[in-house]
Amino acid sequence: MQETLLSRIEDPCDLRRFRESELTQIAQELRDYIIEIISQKEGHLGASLGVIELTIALHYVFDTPDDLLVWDVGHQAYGHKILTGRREAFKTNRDYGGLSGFPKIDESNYDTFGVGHSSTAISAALGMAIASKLSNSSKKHIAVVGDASIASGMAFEALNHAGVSNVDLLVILNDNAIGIDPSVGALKEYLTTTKSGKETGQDNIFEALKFDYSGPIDGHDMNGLLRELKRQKTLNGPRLLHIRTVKGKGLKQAEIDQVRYHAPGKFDKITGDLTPSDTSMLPPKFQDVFGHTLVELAEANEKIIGITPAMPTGSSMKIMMQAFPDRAFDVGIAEQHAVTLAAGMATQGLIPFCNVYSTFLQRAYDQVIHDVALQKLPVIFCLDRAGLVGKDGPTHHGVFDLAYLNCIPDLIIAAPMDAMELRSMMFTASLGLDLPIAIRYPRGRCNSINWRSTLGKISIGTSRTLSRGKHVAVLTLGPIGVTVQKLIQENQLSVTHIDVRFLKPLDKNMLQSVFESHEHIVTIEDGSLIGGLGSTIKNYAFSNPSIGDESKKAYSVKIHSLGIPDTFISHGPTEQLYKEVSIDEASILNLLSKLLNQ
Ligand SMILES: Cc1ncc(C[n+]2csc(CCOP(=O)(O)OP(=O)(O)O)c2C)c(N)n1
Ligand SMILES: CC(=O)[C@@H](O)[C@H](O)COP(=O)(O)O
Ligand SMILES: [Mg+2]
Repeated sequence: MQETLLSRIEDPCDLRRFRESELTQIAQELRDYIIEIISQKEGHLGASLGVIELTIALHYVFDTPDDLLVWDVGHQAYGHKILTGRREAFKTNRDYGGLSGFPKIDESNYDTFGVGHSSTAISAALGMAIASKLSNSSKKHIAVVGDASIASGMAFEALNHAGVSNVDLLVILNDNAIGIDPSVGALKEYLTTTKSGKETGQDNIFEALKFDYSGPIDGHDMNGLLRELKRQKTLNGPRLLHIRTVKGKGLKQAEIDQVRYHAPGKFDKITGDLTPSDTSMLPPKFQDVFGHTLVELAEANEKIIGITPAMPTGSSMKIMMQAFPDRAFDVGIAEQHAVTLAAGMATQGLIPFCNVYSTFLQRAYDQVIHDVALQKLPVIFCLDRAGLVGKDGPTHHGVFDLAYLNCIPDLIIAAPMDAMELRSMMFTASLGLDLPIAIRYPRGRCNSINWRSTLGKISIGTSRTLSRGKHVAVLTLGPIGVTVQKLIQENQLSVTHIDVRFLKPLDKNMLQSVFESHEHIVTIEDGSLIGGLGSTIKNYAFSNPSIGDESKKAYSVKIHSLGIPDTFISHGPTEQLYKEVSIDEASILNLLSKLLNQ
């Protein structure tokens, strides 16, 4: 087989030894390599294919890793990883123990900043640029940020600061007019026509923010990019280079169906066709149960509204957006705004279902407290991707929500065990509550094919007892309860099993009776042990030392808590991660069998 140019590149120094005229061939080979690996292994695709020329040109022109390059989100950084010493290792992308799917500060010197959540790159690069200035260093600092990510509040905060900072900062706006779903909002329209003030005589928005604006230029024209980056390298101060690219460039289907090919799953590396899979007999994804149920509820109640910050496809809010275009809003990557927007709607009697991935709600924590809970506004948060999400890893695991929400007064926290319970919780919330509620559910499929149950009301703060035994009681929160049910049935375990359903308010009647009649309580959750179900139950035992008669003390009951320990969990298949934190079937069975035999 003919040796590729790419195979001679171990790091950017090797790249810089090639002639400029050879870089287009390297771009082709880099695309082919990414397509070959991702077609088998899955992962993000379109974003990396769109910045191949930019990635090569950046490493060719700038002196990375001395010059500091920060990728926003990082889902477009596969080319960067391959050119910076990780070509072979890229075959392990997103595997357990393999490369991370995002730049990661301890993975390589070239990964100057860990990313995964969007719109952080300008702040981080500005911080680095200020540090360089203070130490009289002549490093260059470059942030590459997409058109959807630059519309986020955090990116604007950084631009506002950087514009008056007088440091060496080049922001490259990679404008492909799409996020995961098509970009939204006024800025998107603006970017399609924006020109430099040198042409129009009027500042454009970036110039108004005191950036030296250049562009827009074609981000696939290697020679043009090289020329412009070399020029940028000679400049100083805050600059913004606007480039236009095509997401999915180089793979026809990925260019045509950019939403699907953002992260397409397996596909044919030659034709680009998606690998067919028959999902008709599989249970639905939780996100689709959410989407269809929301439409069902919205048909019956015109006050119901849907809100998503930039995840209409991932959350299945698009089902509501198609059914009720006037009552469903994609607000872009703007989690803080999404939450306060919902709060505003709630003040006017609307019933907003604000769907945010658990991990991304971290960004809107203050809004949940200050704008929603403090005012007891009945916003309904649906937190998708709660728990361990798998291959996206620690930036995306939704394991902190139970803990970070648990300490907020006047907020109901619910976790359905299955699709029917999710529907019932959504239905209950839609009937009108006095308080806000967060309903959290995981990535992936639920386990019931027949999920379109009639909608039933659940009494807030009540649990469900699913089986009764002596000595050992298992309290589960969320779909992990299905695993416990299966273990109980398959192994005929004589244990009490409670589907807790609400972390807040707790079902105190249930707890009292469980503490009175068992010697061991096992709590299982797919969230952080600190602050979640386990610590809440321990806290309950401490706060209620005497339950029932004198002979029975709550603290004499042994509490065993399974969940996410006090450490960041890496990326990998969820089954592997469940094993790592001992909430897989074998570990749970092991513990229950041990306790039953005591
Ligand atoms: C805070 C946050 N919200 C949502 C996401 C999910 N997300 C990942 S990539 C992406 C779209 C990014 O679009 P853009 O910046 O235009 O980059 P492109 O994919 O077009 O390269 C979104 C919404 C995220 N990573 N972080
Ligand atoms: C990079 C990013 O944040 C998203 O693309 C994320 O990976 C989507 O996750 P899901 O695949 O769970 O929708
Ligand atoms: Mg984009």
